[in-house]
Amino acid sequence: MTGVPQEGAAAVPALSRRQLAALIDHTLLKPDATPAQIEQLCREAVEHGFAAVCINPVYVPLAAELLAGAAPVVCTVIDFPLGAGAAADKARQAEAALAAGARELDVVQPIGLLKAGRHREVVAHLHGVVALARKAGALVKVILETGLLTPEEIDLACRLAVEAGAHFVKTSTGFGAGGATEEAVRRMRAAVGPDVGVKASGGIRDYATACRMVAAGANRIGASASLAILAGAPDEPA
Ligand SMILES: O=C[C@H](O)COP(=O)(O)O
Repeated sequence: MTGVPQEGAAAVPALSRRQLAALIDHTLLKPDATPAQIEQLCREAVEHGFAAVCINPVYVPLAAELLAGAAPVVCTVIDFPLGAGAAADKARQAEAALAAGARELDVVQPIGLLKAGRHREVVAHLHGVVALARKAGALVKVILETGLLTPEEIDLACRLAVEAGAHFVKTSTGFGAGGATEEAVRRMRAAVGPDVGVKASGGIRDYATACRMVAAGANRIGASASLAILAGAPDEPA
């Protein structure tokens, strides 16, 4: 992979369409999404080689059936988009989603508890989901909603997510205050180190932005504009 060096920053990789697709969670979380749109999303995920489809829990059984034996996995969201439910509710949602075929769970952290300094409770909310996922061989991404956090709170949230055993930290729901920024992604990568994933999501609409997120440290992109993002990508690696 080659890239154009940027002064004071990591080189922005010139990812090919296939390389970038393999990093993208092809996302449809709108409340009015229909089963027909989910079917279309799954077809597109297979055709383009996306990492996953990211959908609401109601559609996990449908997507799991459509993607059985295919490479893209089913990702769903837990306690989305607020993260304000009880720990037991997060666990119940996770259990149901895993039983229905989800292999990746994007759970919103309890943001208010983090801000209140109730760190043990934050870890408990997340660990309940992680424990269930690990038993099922599934991955957990903790959505921080970085637009609501100070830089120090982003660092802290990353540490607590790692302590809870999460596989990824993720910037945003796409339904809250602000989306992914390069600054937040860079900060999250520094906080979690090389062995935990960073998913940039929320407001990523084009190829150049997606590549900048990767340069900042993201190894997964969540986007509802995935097809527009791929449209800007070269066929072959530069
Ligand atoms: O979890 C992923 C986000 O909802 C995607 O946000 P987006 O619709 O702005 O791409």
